[in-house]
Amino acid sequence: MSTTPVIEVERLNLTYGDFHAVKDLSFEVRPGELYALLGTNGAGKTSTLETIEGHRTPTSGTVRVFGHSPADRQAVRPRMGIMLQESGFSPELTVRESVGLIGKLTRRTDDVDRVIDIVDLTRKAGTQVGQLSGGEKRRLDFATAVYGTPELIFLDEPTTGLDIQSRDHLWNAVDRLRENGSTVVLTTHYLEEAQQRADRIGLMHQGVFHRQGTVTELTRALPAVIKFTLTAPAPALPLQATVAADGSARIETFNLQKDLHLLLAWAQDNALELGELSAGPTRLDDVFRAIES
Ligand SMILES: Nc1ncnc2c1ncn2[C@@H]1O[C@H](COP(=O)(O)OP(=O)(O)OP(=O)(O)O)[C@@H](O)[C@H]1O
Repeated sequence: MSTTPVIEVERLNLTYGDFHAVKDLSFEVRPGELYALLGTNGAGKTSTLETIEGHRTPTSGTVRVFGHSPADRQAVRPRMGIMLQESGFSPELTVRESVGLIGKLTRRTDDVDRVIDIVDLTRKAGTQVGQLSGGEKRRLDFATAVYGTPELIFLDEPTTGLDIQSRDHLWNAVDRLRENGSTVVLTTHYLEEAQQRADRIGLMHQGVFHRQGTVTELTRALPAVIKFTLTAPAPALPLQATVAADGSARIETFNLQKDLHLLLAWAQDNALELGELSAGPTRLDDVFRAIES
């Protein structure tokens, strides 16, 4: 597989009048990876993605997609599938007609019924878009990413409004696309999805990367947390902990396994029960919360 980046962004700047929305942003997306561009509200994710997709011109800096400028639409457009937050299909068209239209617009070839089946709308193929539910419309939006199995796929908040079955279904379809070699760029506010699925994450805040790396790289800078409640008077804890008046205790650690073992051995030796015990690695949520603190 080629190692030439699918997307290269170098010192990208975007301004809206006096407002500097994206500041000297540089990153690349490698072939076959799932890259999640995450961030706080107004961080500049959509502005960045719109530039990569060719809808916006950089104020300065360069963006290359498959080695081309995104402005070179003929070279780039047929190779990328873009699932926007809302695709704006005409409400009068049926699902089948709308999916057919994707083929005409992208100039990719595919079997319309195959695509309708992948997005799980076979029973609604003859239904007008205006009569679809919110979740069904979202699944139709996903057809733009699936049609013709494009090499590069943008998923902008793909699972917003989807029930759990539809989410699982969508992610299974994304897995199939990746097995076929597609590269995926994801934005989402569901951090769990990014944590489970992204190979790498770019975490934006106020126009710049707050952090970039794998989930492990992002989370290892923060401690894991052990929580429990002391239900009876206890001797001194074997670890540094914050204990509230109601007996709820919190231990932060960079060595979860060792410290958890120490704590459980202490509880056992003192015949203590640790109520509501939970222990877990640092989650992406914690990295997010740490941005503004
Ligand atoms: N057309 C525009 N004119 C002026 N300011 C804009 C325009 N588009 C975006 N902005 C501003 O640029 C900043 C970045 O916006 P952008 O939509 O890229 O952020 P985002 O990271 O996608 O945010 P969110 O998670 O809230 O969707 C915001 O402060 C926004 O108000």
